[in-house]
Amino acid sequence: IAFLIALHVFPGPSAWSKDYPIAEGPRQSPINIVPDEAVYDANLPPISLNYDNCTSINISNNGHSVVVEFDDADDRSVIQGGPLNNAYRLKQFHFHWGGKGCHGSEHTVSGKTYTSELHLVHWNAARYGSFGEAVAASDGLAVLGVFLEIGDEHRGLHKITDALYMVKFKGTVADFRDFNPKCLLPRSLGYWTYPGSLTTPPLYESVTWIVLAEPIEVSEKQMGKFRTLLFSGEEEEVRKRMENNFRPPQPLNGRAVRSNFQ
Ligand SMILES: CN(C)c1nnc([C@H](N)S(N)(=O)=O)s1
Ligand SMILES: [Zn+2]
Repeated sequence: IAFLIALHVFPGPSAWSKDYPIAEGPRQSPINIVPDEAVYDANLPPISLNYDNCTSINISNNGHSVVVEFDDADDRSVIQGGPLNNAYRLKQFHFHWGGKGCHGSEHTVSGKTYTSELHLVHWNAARYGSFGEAVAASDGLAVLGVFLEIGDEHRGLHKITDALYMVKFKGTVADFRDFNPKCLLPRSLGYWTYPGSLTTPPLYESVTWIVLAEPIEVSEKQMGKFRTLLFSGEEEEVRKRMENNFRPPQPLNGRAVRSNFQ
């Protein structure tokens, strides 16, 4: 009974198709990436990231993850190159993580899970007038995925983990200026790319995924701070720790995963 109540109160990914039939669509995300089956495409250019220092605005807890929002009124912070036909503006980044150990990522690599996955969400401002317009368009979004694995502490991540206490509860937000997410990227920008979707409702099939092959290292202590966040709001009686906010891999349905490296 408790399980059914929990499923009703906190419906997980398996329940999404009831309200969002696209959950069973042809280009859902995440997926299990099998490097040996990826197609090396020599014509795939490198990705180019131009993140301006002063476009971060705030950090918030939206009840699903911790999110850093950016000012996307112009092209100061954009991703381009790679599989993209034009510049996509940075809108926000957020994370997915587990309860402990090394599961928590959304994409997997030959079945290997990582402790967390960072998503930098961008939208196609050359073709659409706003994020809201782009979010449902087949070429509307580009999400850069970065795997996090347990190791040494990550200096760039400190600014984020030191701010998490301010957004413990769902619906809380705090100023978060002058943060440049370039400090969260690995040395190599070698990537896999494939056509996919948002991994949380509304699950729109509007994302060109660019997943970096090289993970960044973060400490167990830093990951522990993510797990002090709550899914629940301050006024809610039942406090639910924010963890395991990842969707499992979805069917590839014959999609090609390309890489820009061999
Ligand atoms: C509306 N936005 C920015 C998003 N909606 N769903 C998002 C998912 N968390 S993900 N993982 O980026 O597809 S991000
Ligand atoms: Zn995400």
